[in-house]
Amino acid sequence: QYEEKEDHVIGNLSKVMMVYYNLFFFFCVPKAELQIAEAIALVNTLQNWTVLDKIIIPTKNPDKKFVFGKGNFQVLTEKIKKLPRVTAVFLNVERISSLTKKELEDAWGVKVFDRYTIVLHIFRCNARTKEAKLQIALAEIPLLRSNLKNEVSQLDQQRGGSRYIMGSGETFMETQNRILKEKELKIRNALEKLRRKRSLLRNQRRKREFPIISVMGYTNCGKTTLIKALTGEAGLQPRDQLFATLDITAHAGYLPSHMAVIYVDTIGFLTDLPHNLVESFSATLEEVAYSDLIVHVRDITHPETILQKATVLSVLKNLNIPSHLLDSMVEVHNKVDLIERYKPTEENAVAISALHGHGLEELKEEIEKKILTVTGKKILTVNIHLEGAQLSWLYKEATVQEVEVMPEDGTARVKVIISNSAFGKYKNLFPNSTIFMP
Ligand SMILES: Nc1nc2c(ncn2[C@@H]2O[C@H](COP(=O)(O)OP(=O)(O)OP(=O)(O)O)[C@@H](O)[C@H]2O)c(=O)[nH]1
Ligand SMILES: [Mg+2]
Repeated sequence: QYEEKEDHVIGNLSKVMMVYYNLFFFFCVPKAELQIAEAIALVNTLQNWTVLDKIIIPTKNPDKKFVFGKGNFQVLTEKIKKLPRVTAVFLNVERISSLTKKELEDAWGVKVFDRYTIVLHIFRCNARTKEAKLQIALAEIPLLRSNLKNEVSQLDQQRGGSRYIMGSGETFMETQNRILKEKELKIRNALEKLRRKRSLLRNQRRKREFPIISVMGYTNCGKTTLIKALTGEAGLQPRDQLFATLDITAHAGYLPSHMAVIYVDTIGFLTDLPHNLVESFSATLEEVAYSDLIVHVRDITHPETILQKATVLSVLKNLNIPSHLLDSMVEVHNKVDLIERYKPTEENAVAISALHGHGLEELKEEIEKKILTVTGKKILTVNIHLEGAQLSWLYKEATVQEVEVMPEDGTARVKVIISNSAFGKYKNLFPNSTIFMP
């Protein structure tokens, strides 16, 4: 079984972050005005860190040894030296090589982080379940591997040539690589076990025929707040933070016709989310492919709301979500309490305030309409004899909405929501029953 150890890279990093003070300094790639707000939000999500200064300068390909041109590097070095309170520099690029990181750290005398490290760290702080922790550990492996390469090349420079571990026939690099591979395999196996357990749970839910609704959207758009409002579950904790939710959780709620449904809270999306992270979390998102409906929540007050929508749709496409789920998606415009007299430009979008509970009834109606269509459920009225077994059968196999008793002839009109399969059974069991289609 995989056990979390304290000594891996981000473990150390978190300590470093605690030890250093509330200072942070960061800069971005060109045309990055738009990304600055998000980068600041990322840093502010980390406890005890604040942004001290920011600068936009052109960067070269982050895979290259030098991230900037010589001139820019000097400008930057001087700027950092003039700000003695800076304790770290955040480069808002997806990844920098461990060699570049080391060189920059040596030149500036402060820690250097990239987007991957920061997002991974936020994930680590917010992971609650074993699964989320395992997925993060998996996403860390490439980081450990590139650090190892760097370490070995330094060792080689110091001692000249590769070293063999006494008697093993393996070089230091080979041994470490083998250990990493074993670690990766253990994590993958543990994740696979959890995945099998989840698919079992999924089958159980299917048997009971609860429709499943996945609530998705950009990070911080209000997914958890919405589910809390729709289900009244007090335990849910929305937070003004990026990636507050890392675990997929299920919550029961009711639609206007009293149909019970399950809302699934999911991890939020981010533009340029390091793809290793997406890969390790995609297993969790597989769940979404099995839902009956996707609700796409948008923070309509965010200056980049259109870009955010594009990001979410493109991630969904890459996750191989079945096209019928994409076509039937319900788009929700959230946080309208912050905009006076908001009117959606998109057709069919439902405007709500999850926080203040506005528009929720309309949203539930829309969800119900879609759920009935996609699950092939019907709402219909049947005439039953009160002394027969029909009523108790309907209570067990369908959702009874209304019972109107006619005492004079011992019958009742029952309004039910019923699946196609249950309806077929009903007709076989009670062939003489009168059915009124809507
Ligand atoms: N004004 C306003 N704020 C809202 C509304 N809905 C959510 N928020 C706020 O937005 C912030 C994020 O809400 P969450 O529900 O945690 O967002 P999320 O989409 O689950 O975020 P992650 O799990 O981090 O991806 C919180 O501070 C909420 O109070 C709304 O309708 N109006
Ligand atoms: Mg959330």
